[in-house]
Amino acid sequence: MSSLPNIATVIGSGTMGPGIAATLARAGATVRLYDISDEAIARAEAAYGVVTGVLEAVGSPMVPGGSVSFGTDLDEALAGTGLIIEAVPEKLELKQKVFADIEARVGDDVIIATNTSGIPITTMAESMTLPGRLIGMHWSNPPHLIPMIEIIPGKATDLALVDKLAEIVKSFNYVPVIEKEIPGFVENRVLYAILRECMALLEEGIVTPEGLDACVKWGIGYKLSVVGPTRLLDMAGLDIYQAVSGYLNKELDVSTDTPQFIKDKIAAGQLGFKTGGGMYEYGEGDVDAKRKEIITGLIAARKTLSSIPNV
Ligand SMILES: NC(=O)C1=CN([C@@H]2O[C@H](COP(=O)(O)OP(=O)(O)OC[C@H]3O[C@@H](n4cnc5c(N)ncnc54)[C@H](O)[C@@H]3O)[C@@H](O)[C@H]2O)C=CC1
Ligand SMILES: Cc1ncc(C=O)c(C(=O)O)c1O
Repeated sequence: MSSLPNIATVIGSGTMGPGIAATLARAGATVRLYDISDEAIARAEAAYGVVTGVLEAVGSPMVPGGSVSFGTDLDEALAGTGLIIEAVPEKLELKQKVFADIEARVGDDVIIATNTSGIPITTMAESMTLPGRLIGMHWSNPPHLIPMIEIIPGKATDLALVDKLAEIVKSFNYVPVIEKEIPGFVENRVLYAILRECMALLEEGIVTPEGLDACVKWGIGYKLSVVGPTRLLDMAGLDIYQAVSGYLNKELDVSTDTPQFIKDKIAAGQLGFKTGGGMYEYGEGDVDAKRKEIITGLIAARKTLSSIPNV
């Protein structure tokens, strides 16, 4: 019998919610996707066919009986649910308010998982009636394509939930990575270390955005998609790592805030794909074309990576 609850609820239907909902439905769950915004729900409904097409294309096994329903009624979304995944914007107070609204409506045994990118679970749980039921379940974007989920218990989390959630994650053929709590968790600490250096290199005019993307894609991404960073050190030689890190680590960017040029772009309404401009400019139809190229590339890469051994 699958460990995935029969009914699951996803709260927040923005970038992450719809792909999470579709993945759980593909694994056989009756999923309710909830948002406060009618537009967000309408967008998710319209895109659902594309998302399920992607799951089909990567050969994600389909357990019959799964479905997604879309709505803005929280009581309906939570009725009979066994697993709730929160995916609302990354704001502590908002998430805490959502947990309070949820706790007022569900039984004590319902698991509440949060897709936070890195707010400590312990902090988020402080306002909860039953903090032991909150656990970090960090999906990577796009969630219906990246088959790895970080599982992070907070200080108050009931430890039985860790194994339970890991079983749920395995039930839809994703890899669970269980971690100790630390801000940003593991994936985003590594990603943001890379992004900090990348943004500093751009800000200093050391490389163009196109050059940076090519360098990181081939020099780092391609290699690290086959060997993890630990094995990479064996491949390179620990002596080489010592020689290079000895002079390079002290040169790397250590800024603690978001770079000014990114803040300026945000102030000018340039947020990326969602506003039609960000790091790059996009003309009519360009965003849709780029999204398609990215999804096609990720499908092809996932098929290839799934067919070779873990190194
Ligand atoms: N975008 C990304 O690449 C990733 C984001 N995350 C995390 O997942 C969470 C969600 O991120 P996104 O999907 O990117 O955000 P988003 O901003 O695209 O979507 C959030 C959705 O939540 C809805 N919402 C706001 N308040 C709500 C409420 N009280 N109840 C229900 N829905 C509400 C909004 O209407 C919106 O549709 C964040 O914590 C984020 O840090 C995690 C992994 C990757
Ligand atoms: C820039 C950025 N920030 C956060 C996350 C995930 O929490 C992602 C991602 O999953 O891709 C990201 O790209």
